Amino acid sequence: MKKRIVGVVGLGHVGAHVAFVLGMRGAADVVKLCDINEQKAVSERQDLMDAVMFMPHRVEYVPAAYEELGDCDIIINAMGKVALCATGSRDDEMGFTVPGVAGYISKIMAGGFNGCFINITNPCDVITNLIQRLSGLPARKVIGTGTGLDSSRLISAISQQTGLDHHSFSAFMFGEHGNSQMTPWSVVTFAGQPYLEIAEHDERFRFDRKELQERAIKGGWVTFVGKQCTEYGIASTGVRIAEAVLHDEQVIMAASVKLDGQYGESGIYCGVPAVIGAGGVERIMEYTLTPEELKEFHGCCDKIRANIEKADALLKK
Ligand SMILES: NC(=O)c1ccc[n+]([C@@H]2O[C@H](COP(=O)([O-])OP(=O)(O)OC[C@H]3O[C@@H](n4cnc5c(N)ncnc54)[C@H](O)[C@@H]3O)[C@@H](O)[C@H]2O)c1
Repeated sequence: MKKRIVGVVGLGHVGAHVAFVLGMRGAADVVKLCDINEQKAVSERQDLMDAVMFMPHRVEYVPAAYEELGDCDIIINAMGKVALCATGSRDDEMGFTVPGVAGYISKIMAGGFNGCFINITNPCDVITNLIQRLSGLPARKVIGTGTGLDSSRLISAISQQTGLDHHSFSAFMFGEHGNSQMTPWSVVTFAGQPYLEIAEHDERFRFDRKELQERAIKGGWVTFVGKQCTEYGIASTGVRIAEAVLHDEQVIMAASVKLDGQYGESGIYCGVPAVIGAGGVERIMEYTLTPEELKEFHGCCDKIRANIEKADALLKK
């Protein structure tokens, strides 16, 4: 039987939690642990192996160099230096993450890697774009967690507001995993019923939309202020995408994907709902947004595009 092998690059707050969630959800049989700090990989491995007894299936955790990740089905990229985000902008990590990622993608590819990359490293849409270009993999095999985490924050906020379970409605954040993202309320539905229709006759749904959107955009900073990192939400988002690929789920979820004409945008990675399955991004969902929503979405894309240019300038230095 083919083993499900997942590599994790960068074993800080996020990567270590990704490795743990992969085991606790029974998502992988082998998890390869890679960090520039080799002792960190050895120490995380020991701690994780001590937890295997309590995981649903046996998992083998192994330290690995970049070149040893070639046989992975999926590599989850979580390198970084999160302390640089203390300014309140994920963009401020770019000076570290752009050259960092550019330094090892070719080493991973030299090991023969041909699976899917799932990128978490910030600024997420920019780094996902970089990984796709440097790896030469088709765009569908390189996915960013993007607004997957922010959509989860939005769903949590709506659930708290309405008292309804997270799974009884559908809502997404579109745009940048950063300050430039938006909620298209016209695509929010409750068991098939459009939100905007329900809000007309049910006062529980006449909530302050702007405030809920702010909670989705700024939730990460509430977490960051007290623990100087975020862990559970992002680790769960990354592993959820990995499961969708490993089980060929064909699930619709928000992620950073390369737009190719959808919503009138092309050539950039951006958070929108997409179908995720064994091939990676199987299809990008294209909803009919209102003209105001579409305008706001283009503004988010412009912000990502400008950041990609900044990343390119950093690479040329
Ligand atoms: N996309 C999202 O929704 C989201 C959410 C949370 C965090 N993040 C991002 O994830 C990244 C990791 O966050 P964190 O809190 O774990 O950061 P962290 O600073 O705690 O850890 C980063 C880890 O990366 C390792 N590393 C650095 N350079 C490396 C390299 N060249 N090769 C391999 N490993 C390397 C470090 O040794 C460290 O273990 C950051 O970029 C952070 O901003 C993204």
